[in-house]
Amino acid sequence: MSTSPSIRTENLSIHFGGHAAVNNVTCAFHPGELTVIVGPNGAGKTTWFNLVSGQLRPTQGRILLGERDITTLSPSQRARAGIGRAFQLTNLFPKLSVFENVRLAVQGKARQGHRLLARTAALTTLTEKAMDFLEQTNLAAVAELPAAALPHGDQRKLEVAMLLAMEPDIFMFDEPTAGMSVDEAPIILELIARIKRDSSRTILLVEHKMDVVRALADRIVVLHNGELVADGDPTEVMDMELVRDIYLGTGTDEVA
Ligand SMILES: Nc1ncnc2c1ncn2[C@@H]1O[C@H](COP(=O)(O)OP(=O)(O)OP(=O)(O)O)[C@@H](O)[C@H]1O
Repeated sequence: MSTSPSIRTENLSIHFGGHAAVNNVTCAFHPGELTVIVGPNGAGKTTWFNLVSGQLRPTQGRILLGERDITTLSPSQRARAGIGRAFQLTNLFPKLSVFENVRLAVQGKARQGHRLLARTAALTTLTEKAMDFLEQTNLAAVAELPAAALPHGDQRKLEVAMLLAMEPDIFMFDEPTAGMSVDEAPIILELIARIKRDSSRTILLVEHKMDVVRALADRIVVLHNGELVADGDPTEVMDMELVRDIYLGTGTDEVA
């Protein structure tokens, strides 16, 4: 890939007691690329995600956003720097309406951009933008309901709407369709596919479902026992003997 990496981890490790949950992981990701991180249960996928988005601090190694070392930044500083992670519902304000949740996310982004719009014009723009994200995620009909009143699948969609509103450079999704019905999952997958069409974004996705991996991955990174054991073209990686060995016995439908 000719562009310089948008985000990379260098020799990244974290130890819990004597156990290396992530062990010396070096990898770089580029704009316009969707990478799926796979690996069996306990491989270190979520821990690596937590290191990148700032919930955990590494025992060793660095994380670079472009050329900026963000290893010691807090999660909110990283979010402002352009790392957006869907957080399995912990980002939602349950008592606020669906619309208000998204408008807050839009507002946060606008404030960051130091917009010089007149106050009323700015408010109209924010409202229109928020409604647009709700329409994209099929949530316009429930815009006035409190977030807490939504079924689980709609709450996951709301989270994606808020993530879209934040317009990050790096999108991080941890099993975005988990707990969703077969009707709901395609909406999220289509949204992710749409983000992918924007060549300035980098998408990192932890996913177990093979159909999702096949549909979206430009590249697969395999973690096993905290180590990066394979990285490359999806078909080639899934064909590697080592990867097949890791997944032996896990069935054909799920990669982890
Ligand atoms: N806070 C913690 N304290 C101690 N051990 C931890 C902690 N967080 C994760 N681990 C351990 O680190 C290893 C990696 O866990 P992690 O949740 O990152 O795996 P994963 O690949 O995301 O698995 P899954 O697919 O089941 O979500 C596991 O052995 C786990 O028990």
